[in-house]
Amino acid sequence: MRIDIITIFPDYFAPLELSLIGKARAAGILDIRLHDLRSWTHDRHNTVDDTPYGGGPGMVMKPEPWGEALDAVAGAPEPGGAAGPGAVPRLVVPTPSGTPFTQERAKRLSEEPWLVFACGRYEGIDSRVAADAARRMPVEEVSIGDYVLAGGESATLVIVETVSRLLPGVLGNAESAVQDSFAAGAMENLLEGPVFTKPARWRDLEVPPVLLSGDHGAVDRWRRHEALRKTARNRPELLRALAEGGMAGLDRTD
Ligand SMILES: OB(O)c1ccc2cc[nH]c2c1
Repeated sequence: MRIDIITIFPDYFAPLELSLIGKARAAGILDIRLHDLRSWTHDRHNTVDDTPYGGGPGMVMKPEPWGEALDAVAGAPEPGGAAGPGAVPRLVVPTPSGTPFTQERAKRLSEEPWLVFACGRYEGIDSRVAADAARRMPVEEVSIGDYVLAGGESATLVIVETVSRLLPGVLGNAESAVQDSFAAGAMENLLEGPVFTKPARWRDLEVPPVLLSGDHGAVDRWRRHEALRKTARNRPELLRALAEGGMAGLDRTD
C-alpha cells in the first residue's frame, strides 16, 4: 500500500518511522510519503490560509496550494510503484464533521492500494478542495470521534496506524487482528476482555484458573463471557447491535 500525507507539519509523522509501521516500511509492505503543503505556495511567506468568507473567527486553508498539491501527489503514479499502473488514490480528509471512523472502515481502507491524506489546520480546508478532488478520485471525510483536535495530523496518525496493522505481514501474529475489539466475526460489536501473562500470581492477584487449564473450549467460552461483560459495562449500546445481528456473535467461538 502507498500512503501519501499532505501537511504543513511533516515532522508530526516521525512516529511512522517506529515500531510495526517503521518495520513494514523497511520491508516494502508500506510506502509512506510525506509532503509539505507549503511546497506548493509561491509567495515569500508561503501562505496557506486566509480569512473566512462570510466572516467568523479563525482562518481557512486556501484552495490553491491544496489543488496544486493534490494534482502533483495524486496524479498518475510512477511506473512500478506500490500503487500500480493507472491507480487512482482514495483521498481521506480527517475532519470533525466527517463520517465515523470504525474498525470496519479501517478494514475496508486497508484493502485500498493507495490512500492520500489531507491534513487540515485552522478552521479547516476550503470546501472546494474536496469538491474538485472528487471530480477525479473517491473522497472520504472521516471523523475519529466527537471532539475537536487542532488539526488533521493526529487523526491521520490514528487512521494510518489502525489501517496499517491490518495489512498482511505487518502484525507478527495475524491472529491478533482477528481477536481485536470490534474485529469482524466473533468480536464484532464486542470489546476485548481482560488479558494476562506470567506470573500466575502477582501482588496476591491470581490469573483466572480457566486460563491455566489448557481447555481451549473453556478458555474461548470464558473470553466471550468476559467480552460480553466488558461490553455491557462500557458500551451497552453495542450489545443492542449484537442482538439485532440475531445474536450471531453470542454463539460464535471462531
Ligand atoms: O478533530 B479532528 O479530527 C480535526 C481534523 C481536521 C482539523 C483541521 C482543523 N481542526 C481539525 C480537527
